[in-house]
Amino acid sequence: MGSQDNEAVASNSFLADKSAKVFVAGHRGLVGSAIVEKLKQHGFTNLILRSHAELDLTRQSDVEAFFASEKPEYVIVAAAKVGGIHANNTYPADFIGINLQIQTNIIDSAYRNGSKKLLFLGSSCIYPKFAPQPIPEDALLTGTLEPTNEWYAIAKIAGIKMCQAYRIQYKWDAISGMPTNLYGPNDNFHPENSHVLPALMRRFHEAKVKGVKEVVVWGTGSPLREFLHVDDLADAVVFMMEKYSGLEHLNVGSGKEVTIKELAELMKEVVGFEGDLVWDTSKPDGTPRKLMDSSKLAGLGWTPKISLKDGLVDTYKWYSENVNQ
Ligand SMILES: NC(=O)C1=CN([C@@H]2O[C@H](COP(=O)(O)OP(=O)(O)OC[C@H]3O[C@@H](n4cnc5c(N)ncnc54)[C@H](OP(=O)(O)O)[C@@H]3O)[C@@H](O)[C@H]2O)C=CC1
Ligand SMILES: C[C@H]1O[C@H](OP(=O)(O)OP(=O)(O)OC[C@H]2O[C@@H](n3cnc4c(=O)[nH]c(N)nc43)[C@H](O)[C@@H]2O)[C@@H](O)[C@@H](O)C1=O
Repeated sequence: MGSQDNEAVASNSFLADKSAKVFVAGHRGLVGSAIVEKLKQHGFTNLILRSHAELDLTRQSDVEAFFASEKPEYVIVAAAKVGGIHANNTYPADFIGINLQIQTNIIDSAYRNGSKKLLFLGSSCIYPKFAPQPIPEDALLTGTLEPTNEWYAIAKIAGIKMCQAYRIQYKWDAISGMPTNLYGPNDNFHPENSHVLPALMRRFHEAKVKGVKEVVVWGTGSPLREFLHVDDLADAVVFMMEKYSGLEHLNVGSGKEVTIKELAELMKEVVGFEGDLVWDTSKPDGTPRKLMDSSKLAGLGWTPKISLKDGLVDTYKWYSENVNQ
């Protein structure tokens, strides 16, 4: 990739102008809401935010009109069709189609309307199912994807490639970050369509409240996952906006992995559920392991701060106060 890298792409200091117009797409979601909070903490005063009802990002002409009128200087793409293993496996057309539409509309409109920099967020599922561990950035497109989320992964890979193509052809500062599995306040706690961590938090909480003795957990419990608190991710996003301008996407992980069984035991403890776990092995395990190698980002000077235990306690407090009181 080195020969195509484009030193000619101009990179601005993001943090130098706190009055710059910043569009955070998907600001009501897990990631977008944490990014908005982080930008406010940094003193940004001119955030451009649109709910899904106000602006459907799959509608090309609406997105073009929005960019033509607002002309945001910086764009962070945290809007996407997102879900856990069951949702990805059940709604493949939505996961490929909606994501391709949202990201293509935003990236193209941001470039055409003079945005200075755009950050696109992908996911660790872009890597091959049996990638080397920890997974370096250059494992991309070296093997077959995990079937339960290949539709979503293909859309995310297209987003990375679109940012690269616009850098190469237009000398435009589009970058990509690949977060590992995230969690935190404002997560999706849907019983079937969410990711494992919010799903288990809800199931254990409801079992505790109702005095149920057993809780079902999907799969064998053996898959390994790397979890990162969304506040750490938001911090990394601001860091990348300020410090990174390159062709290659950057992994953003915690560097720590747990089995799903270990996660379930920890969740049980944090929630205070005292019953038993029952494993439903008819449900898919998905990728056996996906620990990312985040040493490139660490080399630039960013490391995570929130441990899984502290993050779970924080998230359960938020859940108890905001979702299920
Ligand atoms: N959660 C995770 O574990 C991980 C997430 N990521 C990435 O982070 C990004 C954000 O994910 P996350 O915050 O978890 O997802 P959420 O589902 O919590 O948030 C996504 C946001 O996008 C909005 N959105 C979806 N479709 C549209 C649309 N057509 N028009 C306008 N807005 C829309 C949603 O609004 P509404 O709900 O109203 O539709 C929601 O506010 C994604 O790119 C995802 O790939 C990466 C790795 C892991
Ligand atoms: C972020 C990432 O998220 C997804 O990939 P995933 O990591 O496989 O996601 P998951 O959180 O849904 O599952 C993790 C593991 O946990 C097990 N598991 C147990 N019990 C429940 C449960 O109750 N719900 C869920 N969802 N999983 C459960 C489950 O069987 C699996 O072994 C992708 O779709 C992909 O698109 C992506 O990017």
